[in-house]
Amino acid sequence: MTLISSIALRRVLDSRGNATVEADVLTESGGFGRAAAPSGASTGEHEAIELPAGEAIAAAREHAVPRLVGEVYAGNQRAVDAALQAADGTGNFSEIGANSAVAISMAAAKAGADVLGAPLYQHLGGTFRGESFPVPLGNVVGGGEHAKEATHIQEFLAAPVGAPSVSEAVFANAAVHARISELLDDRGIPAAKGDEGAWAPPISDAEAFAVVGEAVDDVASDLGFEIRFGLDMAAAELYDSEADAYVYGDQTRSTAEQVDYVAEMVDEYDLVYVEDPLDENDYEGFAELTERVGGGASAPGASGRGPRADRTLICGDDLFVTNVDRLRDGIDAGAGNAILIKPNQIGTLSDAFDAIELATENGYETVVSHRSGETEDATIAHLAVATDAGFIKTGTVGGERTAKLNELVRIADDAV
Ligand SMILES: C=C(OP(=O)(O)O)C(=O)O
Ligand SMILES: [Mg+2]
Repeated sequence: MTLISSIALRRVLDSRGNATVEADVLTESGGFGRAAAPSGASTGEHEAIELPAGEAIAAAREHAVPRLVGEVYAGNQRAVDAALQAADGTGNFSEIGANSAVAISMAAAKAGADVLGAPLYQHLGGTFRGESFPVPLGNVVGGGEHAKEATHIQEFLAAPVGAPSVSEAVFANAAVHARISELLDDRGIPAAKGDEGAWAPPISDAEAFAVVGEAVDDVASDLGFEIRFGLDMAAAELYDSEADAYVYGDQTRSTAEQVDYVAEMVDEYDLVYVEDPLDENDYEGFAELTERVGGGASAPGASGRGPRADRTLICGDDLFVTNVDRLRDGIDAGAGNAILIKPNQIGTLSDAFDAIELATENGYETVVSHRSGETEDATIAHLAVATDAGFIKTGTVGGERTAKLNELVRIADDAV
């Protein structure tokens, strides 16, 4: 029933105005799925390879489409993704492009769900998936590679860990974003927005900590539930390998000083989450910081969403790049206690699932994530719900971000 009968690929716009790949997958029985690839700016050096959209489309038409059409069932995600891997043949999608691969992989999943008449999260997660919803991490202030002349730290992320529902959590993050605008206004600080819709004010990291901390406290007391915050430091972008130091404008920090700095910020601001606090190849630094503030991984299979009170999540994004081999190295080294999951970093949903499974088995929290360049595609909302991810990082405002957030609200409302 779900035999793939055609695949169409086209160039569409992403949120930065760049071209990206959109895929339509049609099945013999009329099932239809459409998905588009996102794109990073602060990409990890070990990610699967994104090709210029036109090249990726041409290569996928030549190598992947003939292996899928009339050959593979869209409902068999493992077979779809194995065909994509075989068509590429490089192990990192440098032949057909991870952008073509992930668009086809996600579109096939949607076509499979369409034939079944099931919501995508149920097709991916099965009928016995858990009942929980991810806590949305909302980027409210940022800089780094996502906005020039703003903070050195790439993302300050509101985390409404005490919200009674995913809907209230989504609205809490929007309220923190709005409160920050008022606080910046009071201080006479103008703020444009960065690539993900976070405020990008020309302030120091220290001032951003103070503003975000105040906004989070104000909104928490208005709404009556706990809201904390976290960071994506995207430290590979700060790290200068020649100097062996992290460069924050005029100030530099050695690795030891970077670990101290992050540990101090965790203590001072009770941070719930720190992503990429160290360079993307520094397993040892990650392990040292995890030992200091991470409180170890949870017991495998430990239940309970949201943070354990005695630990801060130390999350690998550029470190792990959604790759099971790199995650295995991290588990062996004790590096981090959480992994960011970005399907386009690895190229297929099956590979992303494998990373989630390995993480969960080893007590690592999973955080499903958007990219800074996005489209209206909402697949990651379904992926997060399907896999009982503890968190989802998908921005706060802006149409390509609210596409995912509103989909979470609809899933919770049984309206998909
Ligand atoms: C979402 C992120 O940014 P990008 O997509 O630019 O890698 C990130 O670093 O987590
Ligand atoms: Mg990151």
